[in-house]
Amino acid sequence: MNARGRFISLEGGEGVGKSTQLRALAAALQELGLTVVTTREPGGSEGAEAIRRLLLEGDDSRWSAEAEALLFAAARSDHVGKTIRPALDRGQWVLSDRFVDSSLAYQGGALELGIDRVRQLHAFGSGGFLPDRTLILLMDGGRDRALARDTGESDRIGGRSTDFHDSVERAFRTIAAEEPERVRLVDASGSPEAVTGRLLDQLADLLP
Ligand SMILES: Nc1ncnc2c1ncn2[C@@H]1O[C@H](COP(=O)(O)OP(=O)(O)O)[C@@H](O)[C@H]1O
Ligand SMILES: Cc1cn([C@H]2C[C@H](O)[C@@H](COP(=O)(O)OP(=O)(O)O)O2)c(=O)[nH]c1=O
Repeated sequence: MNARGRFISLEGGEGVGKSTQLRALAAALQELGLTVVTTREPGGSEGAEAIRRLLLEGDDSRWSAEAEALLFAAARSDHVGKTIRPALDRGQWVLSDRFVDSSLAYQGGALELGIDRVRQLHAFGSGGFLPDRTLILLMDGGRDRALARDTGESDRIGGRSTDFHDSVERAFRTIAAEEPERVRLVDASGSPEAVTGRLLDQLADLLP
């Protein structure tokens, strides 16, 4: 029987390099002989991708804070059940571009629903299922990079105010301080290769 795989999430604000690092980390882990599945939130399963469009398209006022948090929790429930758990059960490693800590930071912290109340939604939706390790990328200037990448267009949540995004970053720091074993802050400045090296250092104890 296969050993259970490991589940790693990459987190952080807009444009800090999560997608770039997800690809680099997957390649590095494959070099070590691991079978790696990459996925993302909101999304990562058919139902969750449908919910992604509801969440990211339209006006900022489309959903109340509570409805937005519930939609993220519903998408995550489908993603965990249909994609993440089956891959782990096959012995594969799963790397996800965002997971529950984004809900804790964006909806719990910046939208002021409360981090613990959003944890309760995750307990209901996904049995409180958590990554083996969560790597939060931090750097100044990530939003400018995201705007350059998207040629000035933001999605419904990315387009919120600078204060909102500053509050997201503060919440990520709070979450990391609360769970130092699972959650690690990683400096996302410098070359992509330097950042990948820092991420691998934070996974060293989990590698075969
Ligand atoms: N270390 C880096 N140095 C310079 N540019 C980077 C670096 N990492 C990513 N980028 C670029 O910054 C932009 C945002 O990166 P991306 O990986 O899409 O971020 P995220 O997924 O966090 O939004 C992209 O255009 C990407 O090519
Ligand atoms: C997973 C998740 C994402 N989000 C937000 C963060 C992003 O603004 C958006 C997802 O967009 P994404 O495509 O990940 O954006 P980026 O590449 O800029 O990081 O949804 C939440 O607010 N809560 C969540 O639980």
